[in-house]
Amino acid sequence: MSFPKQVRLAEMSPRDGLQNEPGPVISTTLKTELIERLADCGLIHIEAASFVSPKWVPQMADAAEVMAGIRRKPGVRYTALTPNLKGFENALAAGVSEVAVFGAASETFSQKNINCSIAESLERFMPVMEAAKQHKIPVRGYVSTVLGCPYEGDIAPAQVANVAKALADMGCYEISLGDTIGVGTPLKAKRMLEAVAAEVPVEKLAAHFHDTYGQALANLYAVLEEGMSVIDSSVAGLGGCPYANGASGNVATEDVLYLLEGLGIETGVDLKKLIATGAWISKKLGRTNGSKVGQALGQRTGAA
Ligand SMILES: CC(C)(COP(=O)([O-])OP(=O)([O-])OC[C@H]1O[C@@H](n2cnc3c(N)ncnc32)[C@H](O)[C@@H]1OP(=O)([O-])[O-])[C@@H](O)C(=O)NCCC(=O)NCCSC(=O)C[C@@](C)(O)CC(=O)[O-]
Repeated sequence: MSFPKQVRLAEMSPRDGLQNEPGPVISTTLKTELIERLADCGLIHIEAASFVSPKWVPQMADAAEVMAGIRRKPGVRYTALTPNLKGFENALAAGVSEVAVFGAASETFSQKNINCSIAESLERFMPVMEAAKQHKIPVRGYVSTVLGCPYEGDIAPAQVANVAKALADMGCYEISLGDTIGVGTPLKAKRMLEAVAAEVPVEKLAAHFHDTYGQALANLYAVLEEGMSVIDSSVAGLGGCPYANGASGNVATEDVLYLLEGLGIETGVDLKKLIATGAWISKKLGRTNGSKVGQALGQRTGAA
């Protein structure tokens, strides 16, 4: 396989990036400003919110207000997580362009994250798929813990492939493979992808790698070589999972973009504007910028 010519970056920072932010609840206006700035950078796929239980994830409690508050840019899809029919109905009423169901390759992680087994989660997604079809809303599927689980350790690639196939078979247009705790290494990532791609074509797969062990870019390089052409990332590397202690954020979008530009791969995203957005949100949240590229180029180019 060779590198793809184009990659779609799916921006996770408003959802995966903010869902676990410690401290006070982040204001709706800060969230909507972040989303608008990201769209202005040229990102066309932005995960804006999450219609989950506010008791489980308080930072996402204002999902409907966020969706209502965004000044929408034509051509951009504003997506949201919907774990069940209630979440889907709320998301639909709030005017999402697309929803996502999220399962896991690990039984224990599934219980901790969505309070049910893998089999039960797949059953719960069925009514979401039916309702989404009726309303012509595309559904993305996530599989968490594809390269390791905080509770169970190693996860067999065949198990990842089974869950990914189940989601694709029920109608998810794309399956995003999550290294939730960032423990993967390039060879493991390749082997996992090989197993999944035997069941779901690589064109329908996305890489969602966290950078806890600093391996995310190396892992992305490995799966790009296998033809993966959709990458989930988070500006300034924001994020962490509430049900995976110690997990750091998604790989930073600025770092991914720098890698892709070096490989001559098109994304349509403006690096300078992205660096400025990463510096801005880090400052607003009182966080150290988690993007190496953001840190290195921000000061030098005056983008930050
Ligand atoms: C899935 C549930 C709801 C099951 O939670 P449950 O307690 O089993 O559900 P339930 O149906 O028994 O409902 C309990 C309460 O929640 C309410 N409820 C029920 N559903 C909803 C909803 N959609 N929206 C709002 N409220 C809801 C429901 O109305 C009820 O309220 P009460 O009667 O107690 O007042 C819960 O476990 C949950 O919300 N979990 C959230 C998990 C989450 O958001 N995790 C982080 C995102 S996943 C992730 O980050 C990984 C990913 C995708 O990025 C990929 C990767 O990196 O691996």
